[in-house]
Amino acid sequence: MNDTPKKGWFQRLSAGLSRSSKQMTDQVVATFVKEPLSEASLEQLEEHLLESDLGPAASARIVERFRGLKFGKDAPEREVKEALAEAVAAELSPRQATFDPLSGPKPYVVLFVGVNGSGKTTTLGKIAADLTGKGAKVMIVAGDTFRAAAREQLKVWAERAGADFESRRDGADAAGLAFDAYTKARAEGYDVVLIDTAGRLQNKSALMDELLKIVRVLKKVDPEAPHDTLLVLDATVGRNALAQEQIFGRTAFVTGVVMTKLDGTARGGVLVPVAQASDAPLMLIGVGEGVEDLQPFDARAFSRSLVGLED
Ligand SMILES: Nc1nc2c(ncn2[C@@H]2O[C@H](COP(=O)(O)OP(=O)(O)OP(=O)(O)O)[C@@H](O)[C@H]2O)c(=O)[nH]1
Repeated sequence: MNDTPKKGWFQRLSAGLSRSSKQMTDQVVATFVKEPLSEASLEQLEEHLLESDLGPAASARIVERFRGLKFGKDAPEREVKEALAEAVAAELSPRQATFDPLSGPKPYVVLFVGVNGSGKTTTLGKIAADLTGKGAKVMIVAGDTFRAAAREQLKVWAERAGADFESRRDGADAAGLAFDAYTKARAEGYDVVLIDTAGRLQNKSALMDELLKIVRVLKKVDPEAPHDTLLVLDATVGRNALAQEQIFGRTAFVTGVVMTKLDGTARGGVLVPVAQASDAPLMLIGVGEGVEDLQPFDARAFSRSLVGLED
């Protein structure tokens, strides 16, 4: 989230992705270091990429890229990793965009959507802390009015970040809350309004109706709002993240994807098919629970970390 990455930024990303990179590269590297490029080794490569959740389309393209390469008979490990990183980066670079709520209109309204447990609240809290740290006046809105625990958790983040907090009790209309909070934020000169939403998928159509209603009332205040709608997806659920992208991406006017918990999983490769399936670009990734562990998505850095390169 910082303009100038702090020292250790890449190291944190790499540490977070270490389980994925182990899964991804151990076998691939072994394949090509031991034997020269052949149909059999390319087939093995495709298998390993699929096992790493990169999805069939990207895996096939990466194999084609490798087909055109020439490794020496005993290709050094680094050479194979560099080639793989470049191939993954080529897949991801077009799917990268910057999240920058301080460069747009004020107040800049950001809606957070995603299923419960995906890391929505934590992501919102980390963003709030980053923005207040830069001197911004931030309002957090607890749009999940049904769950007292969700409200409490968000309040703790707001206090920690020094952001103001708007909530309503027990099943109050989330759209009404969003409308009032946004109106107040305009009147009181806030820079950013961060709105959490419910994530119950048990009743999908009711949830989507609620999200659409929130969007509609925000547009009554300003037709450009919400200025970003971030879909938060949990990498640990692997290819289920793709299904969630389909559900939310179709209805909620998502403008950016956040992929969390890339540190807790060997399935970080799933970011590739999610980025490619989504109409919205990847903006942020979570590689740990700390505030500094939410990072801007950088296709090149991500790809290098994913294959276990150190820098
Ligand atoms: N390891 C790790 N844990 C994370 C990351 N992001 C979020 N979490 C954890 O994931 C859990 C769920 O995150 P929440 O932010 O509560 O998820 P939510 O989507 O708001 O879910 P509800 O509160 O149930 O609506 C928490 O324990 C977070 O600390 C991450 O990048 N890495």
